[in-house]
Amino acid sequence: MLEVSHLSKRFGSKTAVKNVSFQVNQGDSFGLLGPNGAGKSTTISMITGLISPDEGEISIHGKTMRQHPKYLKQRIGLVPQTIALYGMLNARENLEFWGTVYGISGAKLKDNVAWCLKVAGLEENSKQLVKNYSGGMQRRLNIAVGMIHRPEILIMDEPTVGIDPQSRNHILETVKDLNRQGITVIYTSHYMEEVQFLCERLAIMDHGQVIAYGDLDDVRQLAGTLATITMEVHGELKPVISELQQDLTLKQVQGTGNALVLQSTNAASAVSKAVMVMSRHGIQPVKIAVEEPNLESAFLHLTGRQLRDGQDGVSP
Ligand SMILES: Nc1ncnc2c1ncn2[C@@H]1O[C@H](COP(=O)(O)OP(=O)(O)OP(=O)(O)O)[C@@H](O)[C@H]1O
Repeated sequence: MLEVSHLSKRFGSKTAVKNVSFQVNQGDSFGLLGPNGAGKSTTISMITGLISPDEGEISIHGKTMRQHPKYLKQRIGLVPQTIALYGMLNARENLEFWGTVYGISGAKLKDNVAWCLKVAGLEENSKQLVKNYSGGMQRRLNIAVGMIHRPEILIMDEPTVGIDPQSRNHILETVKDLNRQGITVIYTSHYMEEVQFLCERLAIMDHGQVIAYGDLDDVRQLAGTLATITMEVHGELKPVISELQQDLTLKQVQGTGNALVLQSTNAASAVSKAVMVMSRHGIQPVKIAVEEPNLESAFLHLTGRQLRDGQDGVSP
Protein backbone atom coordinates (compact mmCIF):
# COMPACT_ATOMS: atom_id res chain seq x y z
CA MET A 1 0.00 0.00 0.00
CA LEU A 2 2.64 2.56 1.09
CA GLU A 3 5.97 2.05 -0.59
CA VAL A 4 9.06 3.97 0.49
CA SER A 5 11.90 3.39 -1.97
CA HIS A 6 15.53 4.42 -1.59
CA LEU A 7 14.86 7.72 0.20
CA SER A 8 17.81 9.96 0.95
CA LYS A 9 17.93 13.46 2.44
CA ARG A 10 20.88 15.72 3.21
CA PHE A 11 20.92 18.97 5.18
CA GLY A 12 24.10 20.71 4.04
CA SER A 13 26.91 18.25 4.71
CA LYS A 14 24.72 16.19 7.11
CA THR A 15 23.09 13.07 5.65
CA ALA A 16 19.91 12.68 7.75
CA VAL A 17 18.41 9.78 5.76
CA LYS A 18 20.32 7.40 3.50
CA ASN A 19 18.76 4.93 1.07
CA VAL A 20 15.75 4.09 3.25
CA SER A 21 13.22 1.59 1.87
CA PHE A 22 10.26 -0.18 3.46
CA GLN A 23 6.72 -1.20 2.70
CA VAL A 24 3.63 -0.74 4.84
CA ASN A 25 0.64 -2.95 4.06
CA GLN A 26 -3.01 -1.98 4.42
CA GLY A 27 -4.13 -2.46 8.05
CA ASP A 28 -0.53 -2.74 9.35
CA SER A 29 0.61 -1.26 12.59
CA PHE A 30 4.13 -0.40 11.52
CA GLY A 31 6.84 0.81 13.89
CA LEU A 32 9.75 3.08 13.05
CA LEU A 33 12.14 2.63 15.95
CA GLY A 34 15.45 4.31 16.53
CA PRO A 35 17.42 6.53 18.93
CA ASN A 36 17.28 10.34 18.82
CA GLY A 37 18.72 11.66 15.60
CA ALA A 38 18.30 8.34 13.74
CA GLY A 39 16.34 10.01 10.92
CA LYS A 40 12.78 9.03 11.84
CA SER A 41 11.25 12.54 11.73
CA THR A 42 13.02 13.36 8.46
CA THR A 43 11.64 10.14 6.93
CA ILE A 44 8.13 11.00 8.21
CA SER A 45 8.41 14.56 6.84
CA MET A 46 9.19 13.14 3.39
CA ILE A 47 6.31 10.62 3.56
CA THR A 48 3.86 13.38 4.50
CA GLY A 49 5.17 15.66 1.74
CA LEU A 50 6.46 18.36 4.13
CA ILE A 51 9.95 18.08 2.65
CA SER A 52 11.13 16.61 -0.64
CA PRO A 53 13.66 13.79 -0.76
CA ASP A 54 16.97 14.34 -2.59
CA GLU A 55 16.61 10.82 -3.95
CA GLY A 56 13.98 8.12 -3.82
CA GLU A 57 10.22 7.94 -4.06
CA ILE A 58 7.10 7.49 -1.94
CA SER A 59 3.93 5.96 -3.32
CA ILE A 60 0.50 4.89 -2.13
CA HIS A 61 -1.51 2.38 -4.17
CA GLY A 62 1.11 2.84 -6.89
CA LYS A 63 0.68 6.63 -7.19
CA THR A 64 3.84 8.62 -6.46
CA MET A 65 4.24 11.72 -4.28
CA ARG A 66 6.06 13.49 -7.13
CA GLN A 67 3.16 13.03 -9.56
CA HIS A 68 0.14 12.86 -7.23
CA PRO A 69 0.96 14.85 -4.07
CA LYS A 70 -2.70 15.72 -3.39
CA TYR A 71 -3.82 12.08 -3.69
CA LEU A 72 -1.20 11.03 -1.14
CA LYS A 73 -1.74 13.92 1.28
CA GLN A 74 -5.48 13.19 1.45
CA ARG A 75 -4.75 9.62 2.47
CA ILE A 76 -2.20 10.46 5.17
CA GLY A 77 -2.82 11.97 8.60
CA LEU A 78 0.09 13.26 10.67
CA VAL A 79 0.27 13.58 14.43
CA PRO A 80 3.34 15.75 14.98
CA GLN A 81 5.72 15.51 17.91
CA THR A 82 4.80 19.01 19.05
CA ILE A 83 1.26 19.97 20.04
CA ALA A 84 -0.36 21.94 17.19
CA LEU A 85 -3.52 23.30 18.83
CA TYR A 86 -5.11 26.70 19.49
CA GLY A 87 -5.36 27.16 23.26
CA MET A 88 -7.97 29.90 23.00
CA LEU A 89 -10.35 27.62 21.06
CA ASN A 90 -12.20 24.61 22.43
CA ALA A 91 -11.70 21.05 21.09
CA ARG A 92 -14.63 21.22 18.68
CA GLU A 93 -13.43 24.56 17.25
CA ASN A 94 -9.88 23.23 16.83
CA LEU A 95 -11.19 20.21 14.92
CA GLU A 96 -13.48 22.40 12.79
CA PHE A 97 -10.59 24.72 11.98
CA TRP A 98 -8.30 21.89 10.82
CA GLY A 99 -11.20 20.27 8.96
CA THR A 100 -11.70 23.44 6.88
CA VAL A 101 -7.94 23.52 6.16
CA TYR A 102 -8.50 20.10 4.51
CA GLY A 103 -11.46 21.53 2.57
CA ILE A 104 -14.12 19.64 4.53
CA SER A 105 -17.43 21.38 5.31
CA GLY A 106 -21.12 20.85 6.08
CA ALA A 107 -22.45 17.49 7.24
CA LYS A 108 -19.14 15.72 6.53
CA LEU A 109 -17.26 18.11 8.81
CA LYS A 110 -19.89 17.65 11.53
CA ASP A 111 -19.64 13.84 11.29
CA ASN A 112 -15.84 13.84 11.25
CA VAL A 113 -15.64 16.19 14.27
CA ALA A 114 -18.08 13.96 16.21
CA TRP A 115 -16.04 10.84 15.32
CA CYS A 116 -12.74 12.51 16.33
CA LEU A 117 -14.13 13.70 19.68
CA LYS A 118 -15.34 10.15 20.39
CA VAL A 119 -12.02 8.54 19.47
CA ALA A 120 -10.14 11.03 21.68
CA GLY A 121 -12.59 10.49 24.56
CA LEU A 122 -13.24 14.25 24.68
CA GLU A 123 -16.98 14.43 23.93
CA GLU A 124 -17.79 15.72 27.40
CA ASN A 125 -14.99 18.31 27.35
CA SER A 126 -15.52 19.50 23.79
CA LYS A 127 -16.57 23.00 24.87
CA GLN A 128 -13.70 23.59 27.31
CA LEU A 129 -10.86 25.86 26.16
CA VAL A 130 -7.87 23.75 25.15
CA LYS A 131 -5.46 25.86 27.21
CA ASN A 132 -7.22 24.48 30.30
CA TYR A 133 -6.78 20.84 29.21
CA SER A 134 -4.30 18.52 30.93
CA GLY A 135 -1.20 17.48 28.95
CA GLY A 136 -2.74 14.06 28.25
CA MET A 137 -6.01 15.59 26.94
CA GLN A 138 -4.04 17.92 24.65
CA ARG A 139 -2.08 14.93 23.29
CA ARG A 140 -5.36 13.07 22.62
CA LEU A 141 -6.81 16.09 20.80
CA ASN A 142 -3.55 16.42 18.85
CA ILE A 143 -4.09 12.84 17.61
CA ALA A 144 -7.74 13.59 16.76
CA VAL A 145 -6.70 16.64 14.69
CA GLY A 146 -4.42 14.38 12.63
CA MET A 147 -7.48 12.29 11.73
CA ILE A 148 -10.01 15.02 10.95
CA HIS A 149 -9.99 14.12 7.24
CA ARG A 150 -10.40 10.38 8.07
CA PRO A 151 -7.06 9.32 6.51
CA GLU A 152 -6.24 5.72 5.53
CA ILE A 153 -2.80 6.00 7.11
CA LEU A 154 -2.15 7.68 10.43
CA ILE A 155 1.48 8.63 11.05
CA MET A 156 2.45 9.39 14.61
CA ASP A 157 5.78 10.99 15.42
CA GLU A 158 6.65 10.09 19.03
CA PRO A 159 3.20 11.04 20.37
CA THR A 160 3.92 10.05 23.97
CA VAL A 161 7.05 12.13 24.58
CA GLY A 162 6.90 14.02 27.87
CA ILE A 163 3.58 12.76 29.22
CA ASP A 164 2.65 10.85 32.37
CA PRO A 165 2.39 7.01 32.29
CA GLN A 166 -1.41 6.99 32.65
CA SER A 167 -1.96 9.29 29.65
CA ARG A 168 0.63 7.30 27.73
CA ASN A 169 -1.31 4.07 28.30
CA HIS A 170 -4.51 5.79 27.20
CA ILE A 171 -2.82 6.95 23.97
CA LEU A 172 -1.36 3.51 23.26
CA GLU A 173 -4.78 1.89 23.76
CA THR A 174 -6.36 4.53 21.47
CA VAL A 175 -3.79 3.81 18.75
CA LYS A 176 -4.32 0.05 19.10
CA ASP A 177 -8.08 0.58 18.84
CA LEU A 178 -7.77 2.75 15.72
CA ASN A 179 -5.65 0.05 14.10
CA ARG A 180 -8.27 -2.59 15.03
CA GLN A 181 -10.83 -0.38 13.23
CA GLY A 182 -8.77 -0.79 10.06
CA ILE A 183 -6.65 2.38 10.08
CA THR A 184 -3.08 1.75 8.97
CA VAL A 185 -0.69 3.13 11.57
CA ILE A 186 2.95 4.19 11.30
CA TYR A 187 4.31 4.83 14.77
CA THR A 188 7.74 6.30 15.43
CA SER A 189 9.33 5.95 18.82
CA HIS A 190 12.58 5.44 20.65
CA TYR A 191 10.72 3.36 23.27
CA MET A 192 11.02 -0.28 22.25
CA GLU A 193 8.20 -1.23 24.68
CA GLU A 194 5.75 0.94 22.73
CA VAL A 195 6.72 -0.59 19.38
CA GLN A 196 6.58 -4.11 20.85
CA PHE A 197 3.12 -3.38 22.25
CA LEU A 198 1.64 -1.76 19.12
CA CYS A 199 3.36 -3.05 16.02
CA GLU A 200 3.46 -6.33 14.13
CA ARG A 201 6.06 -5.06 11.67
CA LEU A 202 8.84 -2.53 12.00
CA ALA A 203 12.00 -0.94 10.71
CA ILE A 204 14.84 -0.04 13.06
CA MET A 205 16.75 3.08 12.00
CA ASP A 206 20.19 4.21 13.10
CA HIS A 207 22.40 6.98 11.65
CA GLY A 208 19.88 7.61 8.85
CA GLN A 209 19.71 4.00 7.67
CA VAL A 210 17.39 1.03 8.13
CA ILE A 211 19.42 -1.58 9.98
CA ALA A 212 16.64 -4.13 10.54
CA TYR A 213 13.23 -4.57 8.94
CA GLY A 214 10.43 -7.13 9.03
CA ASP A 215 8.00 -8.89 11.38
CA LEU A 216 8.36 -8.08 15.06
CA ASP A 217 9.31 -11.66 16.00
CA ASP A 218 11.94 -11.90 13.27
CA VAL A 219 13.57 -8.58 14.19
CA ARG A 220 13.39 -9.38 17.91
CA GLN A 221 15.26 -12.60 17.30
CA LEU A 222 18.10 -10.98 15.38
CA ALA A 223 20.01 -10.94 18.66
CA GLY A 224 19.51 -14.70 18.90
CA THR A 225 16.66 -16.82 20.12
CA LEU A 226 17.92 -17.54 23.61
CA ALA A 227 15.91 -16.54 26.65
CA THR A 228 17.85 -15.99 29.86
CA ILE A 229 16.38 -17.54 33.02
CA THR A 230 17.62 -16.53 36.44
CA MET A 231 16.49 -18.64 39.42
CA GLU A 232 17.32 -17.52 42.92
CA VAL A 233 17.62 -20.39 45.38
CA HIS A 234 18.43 -21.13 49.01
CA GLY A 235 20.67 -24.21 49.15
CA GLU A 236 23.65 -25.94 47.54
CA LEU A 237 23.63 -25.30 43.76
CA LYS A 238 26.70 -27.32 42.70
CA PRO A 239 25.02 -30.76 42.25
CA VAL A 240 22.08 -29.09 40.45
CA ILE A 241 24.46 -27.34 38.05
CA SER A 242 26.43 -30.53 37.27
CA GLU A 243 23.21 -32.42 36.52
CA LEU A 244 21.73 -29.66 34.34
CA GLN A 245 25.00 -29.31 32.42
CA GLN A 246 24.33 -32.81 31.01
CA ASP A 247 21.15 -31.48 29.33
CA LEU A 248 22.00 -30.52 25.76
CA THR A 249 18.85 -28.39 25.28
CA LEU A 250 20.25 -25.90 27.82
CA LYS A 251 22.79 -23.63 26.11
CA GLN A 252 24.29 -22.25 29.27
CA VAL A 253 24.13 -23.40 32.89
CA GLN A 254 26.00 -21.47 35.53
CA GLY A 255 25.80 -20.39 39.13
CA THR A 256 26.37 -16.83 40.28
CA GLY A 257 26.15 -16.45 44.05
CA ASN A 258 22.81 -17.93 45.09
CA ALA A 259 21.35 -17.75 41.56
CA LEU A 260 21.22 -20.33 38.80
CA VAL A 261 21.42 -18.78 35.30
CA LEU A 262 20.24 -20.78 32.27
CA GLN A 263 19.95 -19.96 28.60
CA SER A 264 17.54 -21.83 26.38
CA THR A 265 15.37 -21.40 23.30
CA ASN A 266 12.44 -22.72 25.35
CA ALA A 267 12.17 -20.87 28.66
CA ALA A 268 9.16 -22.82 30.00
CA SER A 269 10.77 -26.22 29.46
CA ALA A 270 14.09 -25.02 30.94
CA VAL A 271 12.33 -23.77 34.08
CA SER A 272 10.41 -27.01 34.58
CA LYS A 273 13.57 -29.13 34.10
CA ALA A 274 15.52 -27.01 36.58
CA VAL A 275 12.71 -27.14 39.16
CA MET A 276 12.60 -30.96 38.86
CA VAL A 277 16.36 -31.33 39.35
CA MET A 278 16.31 -28.90 42.27
CA SER A 279 13.51 -30.77 43.98
CA ARG A 280 15.52 -34.04 43.65
CA HIS A 281 18.30 -32.25 45.54
CA GLY A 282 15.89 -30.90 48.15
CA ILE A 283 15.96 -27.22 47.16
CA GLN A 284 13.40 -24.85 45.74
CA PRO A 285 13.66 -21.61 43.78
CA VAL A 286 12.54 -18.51 45.68
CA LYS A 287 12.46 -16.22 42.65
CA ILE A 288 12.38 -16.86 38.88
CA ALA A 289 13.00 -14.20 36.19
CA VAL A 290 12.77 -14.87 32.44
CA GLU A 291 14.14 -12.40 29.91
CA GLU A 292 12.97 -13.16 26.38
CA PRO A 293 14.91 -11.75 23.38
CA ASN A 294 13.59 -8.20 22.76
CA LEU A 295 14.10 -5.22 20.44
CA GLU A 296 16.56 -3.66 22.87
CA SER A 297 18.82 -6.74 22.71
CA ALA A 298 18.43 -6.81 18.90
CA PHE A 299 19.53 -3.14 18.67
CA LEU A 300 22.43 -3.76 21.04
CA HIS A 301 23.48 -6.77 18.96
CA LEU A 302 23.32 -4.77 15.69
CA THR A 303 24.98 -1.54 16.84
CA GLY A 304 26.83 -2.31 20.06
CA ARG A 305 24.88 0.56 21.68
CA GLN A 306 21.78 0.91 23.85
CA LEU A 307 18.67 2.12 22.02
CA ARG A 308 17.99 4.85 24.54
CA ASP A 309 21.50 6.23 24.87
CA GLY A 310 20.91 6.30 28.63
CA GLN A 311 17.95 8.67 28.34
CA ASP A 312 14.87 8.79 30.49
CA GLY A 313 12.04 6.47 29.68
CA VAL A 314 8.78 5.62 31.33
CA SER A 315 7.68 2.15 30.35
CA PRO A 316 4.07 1.83 29.22
N1 LIG B 1 16.49 20.91 9.13
C1 LIG B 1 17.61 20.29 9.48
N2 LIG B 1 18.82 20.89 9.30
C2 LIG B 1 19.96 20.27 9.64
N3 LIG B 1 20.02 19.03 10.20
C3 LIG B 1 18.87 18.40 10.43
C4 LIG B 1 17.59 18.99 10.10
N4 LIG B 1 16.62 18.11 10.43
C5 LIG B 1 17.24 17.04 10.96
N5 LIG B 1 18.58 17.21 10.96
C6 LIG B 1 19.59 16.25 11.43
O1 LIG B 1 19.33 15.01 10.80
C7 LIG B 1 19.49 13.92 11.71
C8 LIG B 1 18.20 13.13 11.79
O2 LIG B 1 17.23 13.91 12.49
P1 LIG B 1 15.73 13.43 12.74
O3 LIG B 1 15.02 14.54 13.45
O4 LIG B 1 15.15 12.93 11.47
O5 LIG B 1 15.95 12.19 13.73
P2 LIG B 1 14.90 11.46 14.66
O6 LIG B 1 15.21 10.00 14.57
O7 LIG B 1 13.52 11.87 14.33
O8 LIG B 1 15.29 11.98 16.08
P3 LIG B 1 14.36 12.67 17.18
O9 LIG B 1 13.71 11.55 17.88
O10 LIG B 1 15.36 13.38 18.03
O11 LIG B 1 13.42 13.59 16.47
C9 LIG B 1 19.91 14.53 13.02
O12 LIG B 1 21.32 14.47 13.10
C10 LIG B 1 19.44 15.96 12.93
O13 LIG B 1 20.25 16.82 13.68
